[in-house]
Amino acid sequence: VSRFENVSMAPPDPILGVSEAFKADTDATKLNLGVGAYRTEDLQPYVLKVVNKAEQLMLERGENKEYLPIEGLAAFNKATAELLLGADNPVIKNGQIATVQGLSGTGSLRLGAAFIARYFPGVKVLISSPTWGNHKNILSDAGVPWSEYRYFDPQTVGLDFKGMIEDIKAAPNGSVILLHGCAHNPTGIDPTPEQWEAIADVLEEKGHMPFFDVAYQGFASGSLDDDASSVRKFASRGFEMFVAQSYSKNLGLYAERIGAINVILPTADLAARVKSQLKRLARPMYSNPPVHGARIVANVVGDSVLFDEWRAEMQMMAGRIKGVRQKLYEALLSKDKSGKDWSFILKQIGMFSFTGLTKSQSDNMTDKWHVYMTKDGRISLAGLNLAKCDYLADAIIDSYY
Ligand SMILES: Cc1ncc(COP(=O)(O)O)c(CN[C@@](C)(CC(=O)O)C(=O)O)c1O
Repeated sequence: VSRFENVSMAPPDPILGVSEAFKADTDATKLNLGVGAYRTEDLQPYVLKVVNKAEQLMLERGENKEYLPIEGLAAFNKATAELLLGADNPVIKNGQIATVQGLSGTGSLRLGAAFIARYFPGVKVLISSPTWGNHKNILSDAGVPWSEYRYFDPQTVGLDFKGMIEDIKAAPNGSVILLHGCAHNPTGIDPTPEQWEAIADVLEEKGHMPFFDVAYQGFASGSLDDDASSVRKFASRGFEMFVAQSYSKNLGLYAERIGAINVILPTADLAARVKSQLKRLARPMYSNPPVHGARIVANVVGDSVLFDEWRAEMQMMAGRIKGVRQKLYEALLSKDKSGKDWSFILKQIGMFSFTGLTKSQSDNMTDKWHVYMTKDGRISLAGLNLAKCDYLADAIIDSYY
């Protein structure tokens, strides 16, 4: 008998498994609102024009395939930290940030979690309820204990701010609090600036450490600076904090696996020591990161013309999603005579809408309407176009009642 006999079949991933099911569906009306991947109005994947231009530049330049340093491409690390905090930020000028290129947001979160497991053993990480499905497994597999803080209020279809604060206050002093920098996944609900101040107050009072997950900078509002305002606020208050970044969505580099883990410290000496230990964790994990995506980001940010074009394309992508939010809202309002308040569709930010559909209702969306979504009721508006809003509204209303 095989020695692998006890290996069972793993369940499909709650998010990426939806795409597999979608691909297997042969019905022409099928709609993939599962994975958060941007699609154009004709529902095709989108390679940003600036990415093509940067790659053209790189091809003409002719570049080698030498190993990157463990910490990644220096030009990328500089660019990514400056994008996050602003180039003139004192944290940058004083060298108080340890930046290591990571395997996109997931790999960066994992490296940060591995650091926490090694240097803060037993410290608990608190994650929002609900949160991005992969957060739990990243932390568990890194050996980091986690628990949840209340976040979504089904009654108001909004933020349970009171519950969030209570749970963060109740956590042992010095816990790590995982926060979504902007465009909360899956709810699309972000704290207001005033609420971010209050959250910072509680973390300060409790000696908690922020760990920001910044997967949508520039993609949520269309502005890189606006979407980084929560992180910059905490940095300006002097927190020692982790920040994971991803260029999957805002630069469309999903499969290039380009991101970074940043740790902000009070001194350059501490940043150097932390960076050296992040490298020590990365080397046995994957040795050094892939170069292509890092060069694209460095070339786009390093060229003022490309950088401006990138900003315009982010505004275009964010604008298209806002357009389908509006159209879907209007379609729901015109079809649903129950008087239900659908305005949450407009209030939510970024790629997703948390519809409140239950698992069985989302099954109906798929089985009867061939609309693919995650079972927690999340739909990715990035996979929707104006032409399909009426159809989606019919499916939602049919499934809701
Ligand atoms: C909050 C959050 N953090 C990190 C990541 C990691 O992305 P990366 O590793 O590609 O950089 C995602 C992607 N979440 C997607 C968009 C895709 C996924 O599940 O992997 C989602 O559909 O939720 C995310 O939503």
